[in-house]
Amino acid sequence: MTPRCERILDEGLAALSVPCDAGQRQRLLALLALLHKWNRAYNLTAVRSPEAMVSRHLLDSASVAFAVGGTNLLDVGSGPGFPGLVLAILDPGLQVTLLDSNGKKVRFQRQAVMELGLANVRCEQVRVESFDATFDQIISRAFAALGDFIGLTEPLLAQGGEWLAMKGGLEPRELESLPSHVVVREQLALAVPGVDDAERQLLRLGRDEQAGRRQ
Ligand SMILES: C[S@@+](CC[C@H](N)C(=O)[O-])C[C@H]1O[C@@H](n2cnc3c(N)ncnc32)[C@H](O)[C@@H]1O
Repeated sequence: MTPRCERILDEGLAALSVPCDAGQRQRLLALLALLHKWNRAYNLTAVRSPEAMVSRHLLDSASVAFAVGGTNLLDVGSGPGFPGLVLAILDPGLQVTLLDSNGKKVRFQRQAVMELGLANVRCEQVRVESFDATFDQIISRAFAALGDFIGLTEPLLAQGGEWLAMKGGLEPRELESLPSHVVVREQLALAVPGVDDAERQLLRLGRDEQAGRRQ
């Protein structure tokens, strides 16, 4: 990858205060090179230039690393592996499942996992409606409206677990459409170097564990 990509990555990770050792940095750059190569043939992402891929895919994914803390994470509608692949690279102790129904995107995920030697990543080509497993945390970026994300993944969230929703513009009706037992615990603005979207945010949601006891 070009020295300019490396500089954007290094400066972006520093601005986000995301720790990254030499091996992790080398894997992020290898992921970028692979995405750029496959994208020419398979059209995996509308982001074309490697410099923009650093910001929109690598740094945007890394910007939520601070919120990931359980032992196993599901990335729903992961597409070519974002944010899950980046989060797995940054935390090798975290078990990450990437799930997408699109065959060519999951083939890319599997190739990346193999080439980068990521022992902590599983790739599932399946519709989320047909998937069966449970996770401490479930994340998504650009997958669905908030209520659909929660509704489709509710059976997959362990008791006491947390949803992480990466959102661009959030419509007020998306919050209104949440089931009454689901609460927004935190709504955080995300400032991602090179991503010019003032509305980027991360929502942390969970079940209202008190709701049953209050009834
Ligand atoms: C806009 S892409 C986002 C990809 C990635 N998260 C990102 O931000 O770059 C949405 C992805 O969700 C997947 N998807 C949509 N509905 C799905 C479903 N019911 N089950 C599994 N994957 C689904 C699509 O195949 C697509 O790859």
